[in-house]
Amino acid sequence: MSGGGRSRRATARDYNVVVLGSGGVGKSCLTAQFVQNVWIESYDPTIEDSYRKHIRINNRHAVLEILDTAGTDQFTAFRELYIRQGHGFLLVFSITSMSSLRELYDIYEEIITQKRDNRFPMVLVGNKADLEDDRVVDKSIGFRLSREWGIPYYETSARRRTNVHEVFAEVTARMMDRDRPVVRETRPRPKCVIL
Ligand SMILES: Nc1nc2c(ncn2[C@@H]2O[C@H](COP(=O)(O)OP(=O)(O)OP(=O)(O)O)[C@@H](O)[C@H]2O)c(=O)[nH]1
Repeated sequence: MSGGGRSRRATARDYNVVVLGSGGVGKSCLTAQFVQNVWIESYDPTIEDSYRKHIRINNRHAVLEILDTAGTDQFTAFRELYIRQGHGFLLVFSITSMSSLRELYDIYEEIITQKRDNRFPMVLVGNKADLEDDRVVDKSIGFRLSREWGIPYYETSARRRTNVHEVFAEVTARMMDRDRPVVRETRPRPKCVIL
C-alpha cells in the first residue's frame, strides 16, 4: 500500500449477501431494484446471478457481493453452498403465498445449524406488499416469526421500490456490527416503512 492516507474505498470490507426464498417471490426483482434501479415485469426463473454494489451505512463503506439464488426446487441442493458463502441473508417470501413463508423455516434452520449461530445477520422480507388484495400472510404473522427468530421484518414492494434499499441496508448494518469487537456504538436503525 502506498504512503499517505488510505482512501475510504480501500478500507471497505466485502460482504457476501445471499438472497434466499422460494421461486417467484421476487428475489431477482428486489436485487435488480437495489443494484440497477430497474423493475422487471416478466418472470424468468433464476439459475444464479451475482452482483457487486457499494453501499455506505452510517459513514462506513462496504462492498456487497449479492448472490441472487434460484428458488425452484431442483436447485435446493446448492443451498448448503450458498449458505456457506453468506455473511448475511435476506429470507424472502411473498405476502401472497403462505407456502413461500413456510419454506423459509427450513432455510432458517439450515442457516443457524450450519453457522452454529442463531444471531447470524438475517432479515425476513415479505415482498409483493403492493398486492394488498391478494395478501394471505398477515403482517402480524411476519412480525411474530421475526420476534421468534430474533431478526427484523420488513415488508417490501420491488414493484414500487418500497423498503428495497432498507432491507439491504439493514443486513449490511448487521454484518458490520458483527465485525466490531466488544463495544458497539448505537446506530440509528434504517427507517422501515410498512405499507
Ligand atoms: N406485484 C409485484 N410483483 C412482483 C414483485 N416482485 C416481483 N414480482 C413479480 O413476481 C415474478 C417473479 O419475480 P422474480 O424476482 O423473478 O422472483 P424470484 O424469487 O427471483 O424467482 P426465482 O428466480 O424462480 O427464484 C415476476 O413476474 C415479477 O415481476 C412485487 O414486489 N410486486
